[in-house]
Amino acid sequence: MADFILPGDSLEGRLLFAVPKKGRLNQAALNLLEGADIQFRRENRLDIALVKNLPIALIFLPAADIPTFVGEGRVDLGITGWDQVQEHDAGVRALHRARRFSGEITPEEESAKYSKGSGCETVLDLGFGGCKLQVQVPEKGTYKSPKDLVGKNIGTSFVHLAQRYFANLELEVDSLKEDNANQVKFTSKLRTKIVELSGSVEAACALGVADGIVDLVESGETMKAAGLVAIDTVVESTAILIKSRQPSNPELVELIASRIRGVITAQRYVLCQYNVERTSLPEVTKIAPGKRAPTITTLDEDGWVAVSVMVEKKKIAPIMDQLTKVGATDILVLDIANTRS
Ligand SMILES: Nc1ncnc2c1ncn2[C@@H]1O[C@H](COP(=O)(O)OP(=O)(O)OP(=O)(O)O)[C@@H](O)[C@H]1O
Ligand SMILES: O=P(O)(O)OC[C@H]1O[C@H](OP(=O)(O)OP(=O)(O)O)[C@H](O)[C@@H]1O
Repeated sequence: MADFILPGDSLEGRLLFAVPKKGRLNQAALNLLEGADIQFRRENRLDIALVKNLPIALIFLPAADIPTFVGEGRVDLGITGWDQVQEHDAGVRALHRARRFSGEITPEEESAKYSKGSGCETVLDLGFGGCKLQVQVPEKGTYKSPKDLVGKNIGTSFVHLAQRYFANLELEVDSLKEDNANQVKFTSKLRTKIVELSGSVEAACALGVADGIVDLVESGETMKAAGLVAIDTVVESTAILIKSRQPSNPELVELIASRIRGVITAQRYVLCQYNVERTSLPEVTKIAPGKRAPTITTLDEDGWVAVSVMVEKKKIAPIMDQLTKVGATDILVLDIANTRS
């Protein structure tokens, strides 16, 4: 790996990396940067921070805007939710469709742009920020299925995904069969009214702004507290690392991806070490086969070996129980600070 020469105090020569500036993904993203040894100092209220030990500049942006910056190639890398990438993608496609309807571009040009999508490529699933974008209605209301909401008012921050969802639903309701379900032709004629809201979407039904909403659900507590129930899922999401189609420094993108991958693996796994009789190896390796394979070292004591194996953190307790049962002794469980494969 080549050493990177650090540029000066400007953005020139630096890879631009967008990070959620607030909200649910902010802290977990900052933890990842720390784990990947991306060192920076952010001046109060400044949304740009130069990284001290790598030619990178961090750009702090709302999670919803990150796919736009990355998709247009203005920023090389970004951390955001898969839901936000899908929303941006649906928006870009709707724009091309509208331009085709107005005669600004030909159907062939629309198809070419369609296949390119939003311009964001997924590098890595980051495993945090898990949630679902769901269609929700008042628990005690008359709407039971998504089709009951056709022609009604829908509150959401995800207007393009909601538009696409209800356009497809309207096609189904109207029994208009499409060759390609994604190629919705009737967005301009949508009967369902999508009301754009920027937050606290769950309040919309109780306050009469909407009949149903399309909003994110994780634990379900917000939904429950607002007296709503989910009747369908539009998108399932986790946080992801995305890159633009032609990042300014692909080698550095790969380095960051590999460091972040290492941090995620370290967070998910623990190292389990134990001693066992060699004859029990087939049994113990079945219980804990490891990420690739266990490391086995011969002990001074005849017929005994020491085993070292990576185990998913959430499975460690039952695995220790089973290992003990088949004769493993001196079991130790250690946190992993970092990994690289
Ligand atoms: N309850 C949740 N649990 C897990 N992840 C979530 C949750 N809500 C949102 N997310 C994820 O975080 C992303 C950003 O959502 P969030 O509401 O935090 O953004 P924001 O609008 O920038 O912040 P804020 O709501 O504080 O203004 C979402 O697109 C989604 O991927
Ligand atoms: O299922 P839960 O665990 O209750 O989480 C869901 C809530 O989290 C998000 O909002 P957030 O709290 O980030 O604030 P917002 O409504 O201002 O976007 C989302 O929009 C829901 O309202």
